Amino acid sequence: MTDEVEWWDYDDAAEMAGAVAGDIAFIIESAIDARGGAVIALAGGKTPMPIYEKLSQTKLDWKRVTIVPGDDRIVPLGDPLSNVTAIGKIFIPKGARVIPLISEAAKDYKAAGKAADARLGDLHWPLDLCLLGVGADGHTASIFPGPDYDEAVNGPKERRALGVMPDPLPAEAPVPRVTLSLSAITTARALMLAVTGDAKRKVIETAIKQGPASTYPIGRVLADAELPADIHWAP
Ligand SMILES: O=C1O[C@H](COP(=O)(O)O)[C@@H](O)[C@H](O)[C@H]1O
Repeated sequence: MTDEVEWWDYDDAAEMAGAVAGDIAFIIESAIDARGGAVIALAGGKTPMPIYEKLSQTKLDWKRVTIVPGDDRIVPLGDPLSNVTAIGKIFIPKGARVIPLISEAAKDYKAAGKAADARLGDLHWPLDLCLLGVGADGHTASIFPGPDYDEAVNGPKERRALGVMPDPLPAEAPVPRVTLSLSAITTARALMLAVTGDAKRKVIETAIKQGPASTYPIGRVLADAELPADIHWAP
């Protein structure tokens, strides 16, 4: 458990994208050298897309890279809200393996979470990197207040993914989700956040001050992280 974080401030989102892409590339290369492959979880949403565009331009042995979204919205593949679609469009052409969290065949969000957990069991754990985003409401990945919150943050350590029904549903993507569990996130060999804007910065600062009893999901995650997290921020 750590309450240590390091803030990295940039002048703008483009500068942040270059720096974070460089850090991720270094982590991928180190994992390939050490273990023959890299398994990373990447945040969805809009903020990290310039980072992914930059990263995809880096010369790496992409065939040895497995990417899983840190969370996804339960929508069909190709839907504008689908995190795996956005990530896959950028990295599949490079040769990376992109593993979806969503199974369209699942009968409900709980079953979708169970299917994702089973699928992730085939990967090499722990993650080499988990890159998180943060919502203005303090959610991270898809760990939201609601009926599944306790399972997401206090569930069995070996559970890597689960289905969640945010309550209230977030306006920007009002659908059930599948998310990595707090345990899957906090055991990653490297934990990074990439966020923009003063409002999110204030939420994160408050969450850190609140510590393990934080009312914000990001506060719980940072308080439980096994290693110091790097928080990359641009206005
Ligand atoms: O719903 C989600 O929101 C967060 C934040 O997204 P952003 O668009 O404000 O950057 C994101 O990290 C998460 O992956 C996503 O599913």
